Amino acid sequence: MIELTNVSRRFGEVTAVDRISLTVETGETCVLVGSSGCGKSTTLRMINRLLPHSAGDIRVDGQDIREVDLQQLRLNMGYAIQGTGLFPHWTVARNIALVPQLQGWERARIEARVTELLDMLGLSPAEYADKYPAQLSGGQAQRVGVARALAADPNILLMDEPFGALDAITRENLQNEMLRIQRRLRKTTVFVTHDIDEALRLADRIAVMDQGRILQHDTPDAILRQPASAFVESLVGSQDRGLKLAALQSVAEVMQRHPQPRQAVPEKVSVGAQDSLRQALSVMLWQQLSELPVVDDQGLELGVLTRERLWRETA
Ligand SMILES: Nc1ncnc2c1ncn2[C@@H]1O[C@H](COP(=O)(O)OP(=O)(O)OP(=O)(O)O)[C@@H](O)[C@H]1O
Repeated sequence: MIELTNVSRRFGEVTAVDRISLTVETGETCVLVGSSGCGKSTTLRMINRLLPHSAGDIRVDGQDIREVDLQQLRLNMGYAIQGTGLFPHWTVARNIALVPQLQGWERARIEARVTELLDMLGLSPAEYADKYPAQLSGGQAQRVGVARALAADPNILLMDEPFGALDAITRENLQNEMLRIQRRLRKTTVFVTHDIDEALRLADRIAVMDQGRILQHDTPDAILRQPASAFVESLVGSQDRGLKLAALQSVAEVMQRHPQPRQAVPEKVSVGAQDSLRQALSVMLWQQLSELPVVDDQGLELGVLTRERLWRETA
């Protein structure tokens, strides 16, 4: 668990972070979101003491971070940043192995870990382990950055706009990877972004920041349904709030199930159980249907989603 209590950070006259209090529960993903310069990165960097805080109290699992040995503190916190920060003259494998090596792991264990992580991030070890960062695409390099952050199995992940520089499709793929990894590993994560859609997608809880303060700290659903101020409301965009709410829920959560799966239906006029209500709405609009068959991975019909039900759930 990470606890910030009345934490501030000043740079000369500028108060970058102004008396914020925030608790990130163990295993939870907290996303800090807000416009440029609102203090997100400063907040993140105070947690691993890249920046000392000027006032207040930061505790990790109950311990004041100022009292923890700096190397110990950092080894327990994976850190991934935009632009990756990979060493250009080191291979992918060596970059990923950085922290395990610092921790004195044996060579065979490090090699096995590098292979496991490359597999987990969807990069074939045979193809990528010996490449150099300049030989990777932006998305691949960012995957290696995430692998490096996870390498020594830290309890905490700190991620500063890790997907910020990527095109929309690569970004969405990496967000999906991130969700999959989080479901499996359940790291306590603080993730910084200025993209509200990324925040809504990845967060258990979102902290909306403005001018060094936290304006609202809540679940994505509550941020959308009950924005605490006009600023938060403008950030989530009042016009397409319905679509954003629909994107948070899966079809499986609201469909009406058949007692038994039925025969396969064509992909064009159906929706997958794991798809979002937003995707279902899109198919309904496009195909002019008021009821959609819901299918499993094999295309078998599991149930139906009606327009009335979808309307009710996103209201
Ligand atoms: N090293 C520094 N020296 C002086 N001022 C700084 C320093 N680092 C940050 N600031 C100031 O602190 C404020 C918060 O910066 P911070 O980088 O935390 O914002 P941010 O929300 O992460 O922004 P961005 O999304 O653009 O990275 C800004 O006004 C910034 O100019």
